[in-house]
Amino acid sequence: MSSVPLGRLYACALAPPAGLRSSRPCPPAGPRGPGTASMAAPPAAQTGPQPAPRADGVMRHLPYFCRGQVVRGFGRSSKQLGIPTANFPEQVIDNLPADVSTGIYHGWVSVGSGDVHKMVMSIGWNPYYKNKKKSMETRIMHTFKEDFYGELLNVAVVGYLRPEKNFDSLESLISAIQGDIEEAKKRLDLPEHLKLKEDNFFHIPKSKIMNGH
Ligand SMILES: Cc1cc2nc3c(=O)[nH]c(=O)nc-3n(C[C@H](O)[C@H](O)[C@H](O)COP(=O)(O)O)c2cc1C
Ligand SMILES: Nc1ncnc2c1ncn2[C@@H]1O[C@H](COP(=O)(O)OP(=O)(O)O)[C@@H](O)[C@H]1O
Repeated sequence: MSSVPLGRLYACALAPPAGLRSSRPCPPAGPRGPGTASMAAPPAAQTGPQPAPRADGVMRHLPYFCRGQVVRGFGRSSKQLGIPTANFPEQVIDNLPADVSTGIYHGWVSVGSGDVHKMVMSIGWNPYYKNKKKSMETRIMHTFKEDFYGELLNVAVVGYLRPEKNFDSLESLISAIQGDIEEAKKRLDLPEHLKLKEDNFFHIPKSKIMNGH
């Protein structure tokens, strides 16, 4: 799937410690302003196959750039799924354009001023867990020596994989996530996506970051 960049949105929702602040100025998040996206209630019926979201809701905002400090989630990814995911704080979620579709996306990510890696991201209410709050959870295709809570996560969302789904077992959810990871790895090797790995967005001076990985 090719992305249609119609401008660049920075959801700079953090007020990081001075040492973590990016040198890059962060324009406002989008025409509708912050706070609207996560105000919406979860869709009533999230069970069974979900219709593909309208292409304009998904595509209009890609690539979508955002940063925020990693916060704690519910601790289920590691414990139950064996697939830890880094959670964004509420402010980053609130800054999502209101019409961005929930679902599974792929893109690029760095932690602090570290290397840029492939990633998959789940945006939504995790119907399997029936969450009440929208979340943005990033699975990074890299093995880290230790957790990085509190560090700056820099994300470029470049493409859409599928809608969120409910599953009848944890095994099915895990297998879907693993499938997403394999599919994302392939798509991100396409030239149109590879070039975003080099984007200036990821060039944060090391001096601005306290604990780069
Ligand atoms: C690539 C990817 C795809 C996911 N797809 C779904 C999904 O279709 N349905 C769902 O309920 N949760 C989905 N999740 C979210 C997981 O359920 C989530 O990571 C889990 O609830 C752990 O959350 P926690 O880190 O806040 O504990 C997905 C997560 C990832 C990384
Ligand atoms: N490859 C990885 N991708 C995402 N997070 C990772 C990865 N490796 C280690 N982590 C760490 O695991 C944490 C998430 O663990 P998880 O069990 O999902 O707990 P939580 O629900 O608190 O997010 C992340 O915040 C990060 O510090």
